Amino acid sequence: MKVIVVKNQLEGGKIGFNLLKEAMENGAKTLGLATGSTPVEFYNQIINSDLDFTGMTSVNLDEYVGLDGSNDQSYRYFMNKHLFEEKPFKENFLPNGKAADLDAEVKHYDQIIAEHPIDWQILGIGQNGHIGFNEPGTPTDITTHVVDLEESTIKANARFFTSEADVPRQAISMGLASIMKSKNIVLMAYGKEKAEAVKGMIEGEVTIDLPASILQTRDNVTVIADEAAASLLK
Ligand SMILES: N[C@@H]1[C@@H](O)[C@H](O)[C@@H](COP(=O)(O)O)O[C@@H]1O
Repeated sequence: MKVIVVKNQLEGGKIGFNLLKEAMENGAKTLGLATGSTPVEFYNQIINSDLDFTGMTSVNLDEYVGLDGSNDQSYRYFMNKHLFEEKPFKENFLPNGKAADLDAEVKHYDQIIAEHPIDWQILGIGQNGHIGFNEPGTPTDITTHVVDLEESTIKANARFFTSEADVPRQAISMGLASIMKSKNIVLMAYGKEKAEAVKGMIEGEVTIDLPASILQTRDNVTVIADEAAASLLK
């Protein structure tokens, strides 16, 4: 794992953008995208660039069950607002959180991922070490699945909702096996709340108790962390 320590999210966003640009110059066509506060500056860098994305495909990590794209807390809404409305892609895929048949949606999303192998994946990390919504204990060979969110994740994400009770209890998430297939992975982490998870991911044992630690087992992973998130590293 390559670790780049940055001063703040703006610097991290710029470095992430340069890595993406290089990947696109080398032929990357399909991006794996993430939501949350972490990639917002990175998306701003894309929006403010003159890079052309009209030939690009995106496949997002996850979506809350029960929210449709018009709900301002859905990840579809987030992506539209922070990226897609400003920077048109050829096509953008997210799981459908309102699907009547979730099992069918899971299969459908796996099909989408199979048809659009991810060249370059951006990730954030949860305070408990989750990536996408692959919570601690998730098997590493899992593909798309419906997740019961952990209490700590519901609490951490409650800041985006009017109240904790409004946070959906389930999500559809791309699985660890699919994330690991991406040719390149860039994981960003900002703030002291992420410091324990970042330390475990980089210096701890590889364990399903901290899903991001699986990234130690492969090449082409870059971690961009600010000083606070990197503060517990040796
Ligand atoms: N499913 C998302 C993750 O993809 C994201 O990485 C994480 C961290 O969010 P934030 O970047 O807001 O700290 O939260 C959510 O649970």
